[in-house]
Amino acid sequence: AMASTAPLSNSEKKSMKYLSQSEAASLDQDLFNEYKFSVDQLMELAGLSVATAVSRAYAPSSYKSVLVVCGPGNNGGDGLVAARHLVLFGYNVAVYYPKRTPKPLYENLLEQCKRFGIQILDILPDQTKIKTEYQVLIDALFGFSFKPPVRDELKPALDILINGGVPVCSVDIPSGWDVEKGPSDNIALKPALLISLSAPKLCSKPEILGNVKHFLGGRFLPPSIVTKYNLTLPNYLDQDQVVQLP
Ligand SMILES: NC(=O)C1=CN([C@@H]2O[C@H](COP(=O)(O)OP(=O)(O)OC[C@H]3O[C@@H](n4cnc5c(N)ncnc54)[C@H](O)[C@@H]3O)[C@@H](O)[C@H]2O)[C@H](O)CC1
Ligand SMILES: [K+]
Repeated sequence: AMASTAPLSNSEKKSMKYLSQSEAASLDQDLFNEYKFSVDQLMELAGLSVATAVSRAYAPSSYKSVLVVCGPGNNGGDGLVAARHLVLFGYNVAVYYPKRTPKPLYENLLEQCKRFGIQILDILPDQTKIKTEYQVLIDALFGFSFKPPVRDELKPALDILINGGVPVCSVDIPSGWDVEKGPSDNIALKPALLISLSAPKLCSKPEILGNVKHFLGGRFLPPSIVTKYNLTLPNYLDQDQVVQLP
């Protein structure tokens, strides 16, 4: 127990393994194809981790209203799951989900959100409305499958994350960033917090991420996957779903 609570030393920090885009995709496929997980299972744990990290950093007593911006893929699905858990954690939650993939997985998650009283926004609020109505934004637009540049259809959603003037918590990858190289220009998204899922990707190396609060979540990797991908993950404390990285 002592070892698991100790902070990482500098040498441990240096040797932390960061996944490339293709390794992240391959690890994901292994979990589904070889280890027989369903997407729903992992998405539930991923979304729970996201809600946990957000509430650790931005307690609902001071950050009452949250807007979750969801994209068309599994990153957006993580956002829908997180939205539901955030209601249980005491937040007022709204979801903006402009591009919906017609699959039962996402349709069911959206229905669950509605049944939890989450407001589903049809129109993207402008910057003034964002600042007056929300204290935290969750960026669940794009994850590790994103290839820049962002297509026009989701540009307004990304722009509001960039210009909202409210702290942004990014799920797995700060949206718009290259998964390996990070931000490509100086108008890129600068999140306040990043929750890496299962293992951090190359764009979350400290030299790229800078002073962004960084959590790891998605505590579901089988030990043999950790070995296969040479992962050097920090230890989760007790039953925690997230661990803060130095
Ligand atoms: N193994 C894990 O840790 C798990 C992580 N999860 C989450 O899943 C995402 C990855 O999900 P995936 O469906 O592969 O892709 P994305 O959500 O990243 O995005 C795909 C989506 O976005 C569109 N798109 C891609 N590039 C662009 C672009 N330039 N402009 C506009 N749109 C773009 C694309 O067409 C797709 O529709 C991972 O990051 C985690 O968050 C799982 O939940 C559980 C396992
Ligand atoms: K994201």
